[in-house]
Amino acid sequence: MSDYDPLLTVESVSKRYGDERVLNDVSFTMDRGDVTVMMGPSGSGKSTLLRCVNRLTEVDSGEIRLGDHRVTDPGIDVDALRRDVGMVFQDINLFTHLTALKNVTLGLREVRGFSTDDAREAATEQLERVGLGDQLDSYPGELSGGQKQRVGIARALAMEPELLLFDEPTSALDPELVGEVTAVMADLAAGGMTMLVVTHEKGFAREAATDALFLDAGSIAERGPPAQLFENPENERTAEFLDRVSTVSGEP
Ligand SMILES: Nc1ncnc2c1ncn2[C@@H]1O[C@H](COP(=O)(O)OP(=O)(O)OP(=O)(O)O)[C@@H](O)[C@H]1O
Repeated sequence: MSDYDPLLTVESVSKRYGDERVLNDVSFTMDRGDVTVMMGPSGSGKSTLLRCVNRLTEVDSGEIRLGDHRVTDPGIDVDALRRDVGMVFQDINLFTHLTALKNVTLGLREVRGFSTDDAREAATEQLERVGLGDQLDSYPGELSGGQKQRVGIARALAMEPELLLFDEPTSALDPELVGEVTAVMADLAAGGMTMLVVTHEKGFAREAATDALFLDAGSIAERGPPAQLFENPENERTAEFLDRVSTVSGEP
C-alpha cells in the first residue's frame, strides 16, 4: 500500500450508451486543491464523466472513489456523496420565484438542517464571496446571466463540498459576462477549492488550473499542466486539439 491518498480517483472507467462507447478506460486522480480542466470536442464524454463522479450516471465498469465515498459501489449513500460534491451546470437552474438569498438558503435548511438564521448568515457569506452581497433580495429574473451563474456557484459553495464540478459554466453566457464568472472561479481556485471544470475557456485554464485533460472519443488523449500543453509548439497533437475545441466553442 502506498501512502498516496488522492481526493478523487477515477480508475478504468468505461461507459456505453447502446452501441456507443462514451467513456473508454478513463483513469486519473485529483489531490485536494487541484483544479483540473477537462476539454475536448463535443460528444467526447466530458459531461458523462462529470455525471459519473456524483452518480447522476452509473459507470459500466471501473471504479470511482471520492474521499471515503466508494462512488461506484451499488449500495452507497448517494445523498451523502452529493453533499460532498457540488455541481454547477451550464443551464442556470435557479428557482425563479425565490430570491437569490432563498435560492441559497433552501439547500442549507433542507439538506444540512440549518436554522433559518444560520442559513441566512451562511448564504449571505457565500453570496458576498461571489460578489453579490448587494443582490440578496433580487429574483433571478432581475439578474444577468453572469449574476445568476454566480448565485449557482454560491449555492454549491454553501454546502461546503469537498469537490466542485463545473459543466461548461460559461458557455450559455453572452461573451461580455463570461469574465465575471471565470474571475469568481479563479478566486475559488486560488483559495484552495478542489475543482473539476469542463470548459473551453483557455484563459481560465492557463490562469487557474493545475492540470488540463483532453478527452477524445471517450479516452484521455493528453494530460498535463496547461501552460505546458497549450504553449508547447512542438506538441502538434495539443495544437490540433485546441483547434478542434475552439472550432466547437466558436472561440477565435
Ligand atoms: N443519457 C444518454 N443517453 C444516450 N446517449 C447519451 C446520453 N448522454 C450522453 N449520450 C451520448 O454520449 C456521448 C457523449 O456525451 P457527453 O454529453 O458526455 O459529451 P460532451 O463531451 O460533454 O459533449 P458537449 O461538449 O457537446 O457537451 C454523446 O454522443 C451523447 O449523445
